[in-house]
Amino acid sequence: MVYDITPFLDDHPGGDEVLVTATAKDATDDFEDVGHSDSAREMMSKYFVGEVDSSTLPAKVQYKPPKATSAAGQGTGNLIKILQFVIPLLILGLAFALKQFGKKD
Ligand code: HEM
Repeated sequence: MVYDITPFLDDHPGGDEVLVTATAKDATDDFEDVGHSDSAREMMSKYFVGEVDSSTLPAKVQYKPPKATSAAGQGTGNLIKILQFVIPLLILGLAFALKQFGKKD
């Protein structure tokens, strides 16, 4: 559905900024997430312009998370994970050793 909310911008109790960020897209989720009251839903009919012909909409682009480009890249990732765990332990061990063996008799 399409709503022309231009005349409503200054009067929207939630402010104009949220409306502007929800323009030129399907704002159903944004609208529902706020938990608008029944009176807000009734108000919407004033701004209703028409239905969108969904067959004319561009296909949704699915987000694909980037993959490690090669096995070598994955190996580096694993090494970093291991180092993140091992280095603090080494520092802790070193500090402990210095404390123990650095003591004067
Ligand atoms: C034509 C469409 C819309 C109408 C008629 C409308 C109407 C209202 C009304 C009457 C309220 C006062 C609270 C209530 O009665 O629920 C409100 C609050 C609010 N609206 Fe909308 N709204 C519309 C679209 C949107 C959209 C698309 C968003 C988000 C992008 C939004 C975000 C908010 C927020 C954040 C509040 C404040 C909620 C609060 O402080 O509790 N509204 N709106």
